[in-house]
Amino acid sequence: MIQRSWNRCYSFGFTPMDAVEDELLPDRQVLELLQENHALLCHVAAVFEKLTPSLRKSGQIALLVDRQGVVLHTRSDPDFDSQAKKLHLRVGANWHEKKKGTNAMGVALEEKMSVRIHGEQHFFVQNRFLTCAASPLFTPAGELAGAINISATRDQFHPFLSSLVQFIAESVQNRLLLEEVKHEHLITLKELEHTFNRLHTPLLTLDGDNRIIRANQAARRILGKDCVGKEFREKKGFVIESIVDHTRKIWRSVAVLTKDTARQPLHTFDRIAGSCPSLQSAKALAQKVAETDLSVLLLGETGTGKELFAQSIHSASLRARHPFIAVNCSAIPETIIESELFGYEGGAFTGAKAEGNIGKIEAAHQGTLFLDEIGDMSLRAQAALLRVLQEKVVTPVGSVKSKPVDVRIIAATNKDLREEIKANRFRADLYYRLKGIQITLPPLRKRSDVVELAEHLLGTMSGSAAITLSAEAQTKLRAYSWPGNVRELYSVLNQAVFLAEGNPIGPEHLQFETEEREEEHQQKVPSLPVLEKEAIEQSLRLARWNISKAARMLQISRNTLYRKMQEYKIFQP
Ligand SMILES: Nc1ncnc2c1ncn2[C@@H]1O[C@H](COP(=O)(O)OP(=O)(O)OP(=O)(O)O)[C@@H](O)[C@H]1O
Repeated sequence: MIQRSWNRCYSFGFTPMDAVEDELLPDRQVLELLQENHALLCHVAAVFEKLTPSLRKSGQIALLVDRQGVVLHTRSDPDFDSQAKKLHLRVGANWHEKKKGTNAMGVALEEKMSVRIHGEQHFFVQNRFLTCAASPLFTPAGELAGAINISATRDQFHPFLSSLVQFIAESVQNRLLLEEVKHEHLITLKELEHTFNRLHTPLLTLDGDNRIIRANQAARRILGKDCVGKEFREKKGFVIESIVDHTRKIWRSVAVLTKDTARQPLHTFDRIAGSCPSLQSAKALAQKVAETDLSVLLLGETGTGKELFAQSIHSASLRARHPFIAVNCSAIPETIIESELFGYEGGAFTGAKAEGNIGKIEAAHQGTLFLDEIGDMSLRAQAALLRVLQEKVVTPVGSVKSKPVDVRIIAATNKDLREEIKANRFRADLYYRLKGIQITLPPLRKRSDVVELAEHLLGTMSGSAAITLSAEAQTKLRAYSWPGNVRELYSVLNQAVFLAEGNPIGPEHLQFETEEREEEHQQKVPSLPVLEKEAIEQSLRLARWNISKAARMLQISRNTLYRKMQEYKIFQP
């Protein structure tokens, strides 16, 4: 594959020592491409968003290119960002083979295969300090839509990234398929939103004659690459759901694999595990607020369970039978957030669908709209959202007609909104509208139930119910600082189950995102003698230097206290 790419480069008249083309598309054209690839962009941005914690300090950048090789979206390690920009790993640059010679994005688009291009395999010498993995992206109809790529300097690359880009590409393809299904009104929006969260589920749609109209990669692996257009013969393990359209005619079906990959219902309070008092009080408050229609603001670091809480509140509310629509405000590029939230009229802008599109707010009518990462919403979108909340109507982009909407808002952020207001990045009036009831979720490092939670999560992983945690592993779990919170705990355990091969999980199986964080954290833990000295000083202060009283507080004898005072050189001032 690489040799073929090199041959193509020679046929373009390139030689390895040539300077790499460094043109960027003008902003106007980039904007048009972003609008043209609106759906693809939203899905990729949402998936990249989940990568953000892992990208920190990784020296890596994730990119989406369109089918012509133009970079449409990037997410990178902030430390690598400026270097990446210099290297043209940025929006508007073109990484087609015809522009940048052999590189993973170019080859993946040309060969329509996943590929890794390491150092010297790049055609141009100038690019050889890079190493990149890319996977092509296909539309549900099987057409090339672009590619996902992860790049790093050659010393930073990990072979695992090749699997990761394939996984991302599959996830995005599933999301695209489900999006199309939505437009065909095959299943209700509410059901779809649940299904969106599932990534590797084989999905296909059938027409009234049981013929396959669309199939994602996972389904194609089971049914054959050329399954589209063929009759679907029921397979063991598939379940078929008949969908009734608005005329009450049964006309199409969605087939998914068996119970465990079937659509999951929304989370409910009983899924929230942990006995830590701070979590329990947040849960109790959320249960209480679920009975009302008040707005809720969920605060907490990434991965602390904000979406889990939002879904649970919705499931326990009177709106439970209506849609729960989640919008990740940071994942939607500013240019399209209004059309995403408010919908658009047919032909409202270049690339808009002729029949228009319903926005997320309207889709959540009578149900709950979950605005995740609200702190990242642009000021323009904040102003528009505030209007909706005040007037309870939406006006789709390009339309003059407003539609009444009835939604309950649950917003979430990991930012300090009051600080954002001070910095003029967040509107105070919107903050007070959203605030309603504020619930703060504790970060994992401040929770006392990490091991209990880990055991609960192990129980939910298929095939890992019997797996236990050794005492050393439990200590290691307690000592780590968990920057990615419960989501990180889940992924660490998932990997540990795999590494432990059925044996109890030991500390060696627990591989944290950055060991360095663990060390940093351990350095912050005061040693026992330091704690002991502090306790003695405190008790003496409280007891006004009455030794018997201080000894009682410390639950040690007076003699021991005297001895320790000498040892730590503690004297009455
Ligand atoms: N207390 C809990 N019990 C069981 N699972 C939990 C708990 N808290 C979080 N999780 C799980 O951890 C993962 C991350 O949770 P969730 O997506 O709700 O976090 P979040 O705060 O919304 O993250 P982000 O801010 O990054 O969107 C999910 O798989 C969720 O089910």
